[in-house]
Amino acid sequence: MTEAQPTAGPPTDGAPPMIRLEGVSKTYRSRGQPAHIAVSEVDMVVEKGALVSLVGPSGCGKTTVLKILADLHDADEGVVEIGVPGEAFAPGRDVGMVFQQALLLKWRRVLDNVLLPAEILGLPMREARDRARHLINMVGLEGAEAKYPYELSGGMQQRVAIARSLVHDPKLVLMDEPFGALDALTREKMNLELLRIWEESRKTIVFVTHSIQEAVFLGSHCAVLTAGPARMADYFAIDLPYPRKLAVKQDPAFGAYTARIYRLLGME
Ligand SMILES: Nc1ncnc2c1ncn2[C@@H]1O[C@H](COP(=O)(O)OP(=O)(O)OP(=O)(O)O)[C@@H](O)[C@H]1O
Repeated sequence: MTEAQPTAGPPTDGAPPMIRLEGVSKTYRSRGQPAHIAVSEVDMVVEKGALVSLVGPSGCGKTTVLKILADLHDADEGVVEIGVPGEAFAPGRDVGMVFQQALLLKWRRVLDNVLLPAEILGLPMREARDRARHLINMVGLEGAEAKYPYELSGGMQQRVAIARSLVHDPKLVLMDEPFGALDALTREKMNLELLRIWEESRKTIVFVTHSIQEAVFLGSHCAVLTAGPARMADYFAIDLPYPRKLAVKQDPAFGAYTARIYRLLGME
């Protein structure tokens, strides 16, 4: 199979950079323990509006990269620039996060769960409520505003978490294995939903996954991290057209991208 020669990802051509990481590394030091390199050699420029998949095996530093992007950790080395140059960027205000578990407050209804970041940030609540309602519809949960989390399936709970991550209109959305706990069919459905939500919201998204197929299916770009030592081995555009349908997985170009990642991970 010939390797795909990717060009710049279609949706972000010419967009300004939202993230610039250059030579970034992070080492954890615990007292009494040898220093542990969590991630190194991270180089990537993410254009505004891109959807970047971060793929690699367990322990290769994916979450560490997300934490650096969210300003929860400092890098030990390298350049970290978040936000479009010349525009203000405040991590607390401008980052939205989605985790593997939806982490909804079980005593709050869907609408009030979605509103939580707006409350914490002290945003005007009337506008936030309108926006939350719009987002609940956008993630396909119209009619579920007044439900409690226990009344929702796992996929529906993750839709609420996605709406919650967008309610304060962040510039950057970080997703850490958001569909990892879902069954395979729901996961594929959520992949399609995420692409639709991304195309509608035009957010810049960094999406962590263990799944090579998911990384290629979703990403306008893909960063591949390897373990032992934990480093970024490659970063490239995925030049498959959007809107993507599940049938793209049968496309030889899709297979070429997955083969490229398997090869980088030493799993040919
Ligand atoms: N706070 C910490 N202190 C010490 N070591 C840590 C800390 N956080 C992470 N590590 C270690 O750093 C390495 C990278 O962790 P990280 O969570 O970034 O990997 P990951 O690729 O997200 O893993 P997974 O896919 O299993 O979630 C791992 O070996 C982990 O054990």
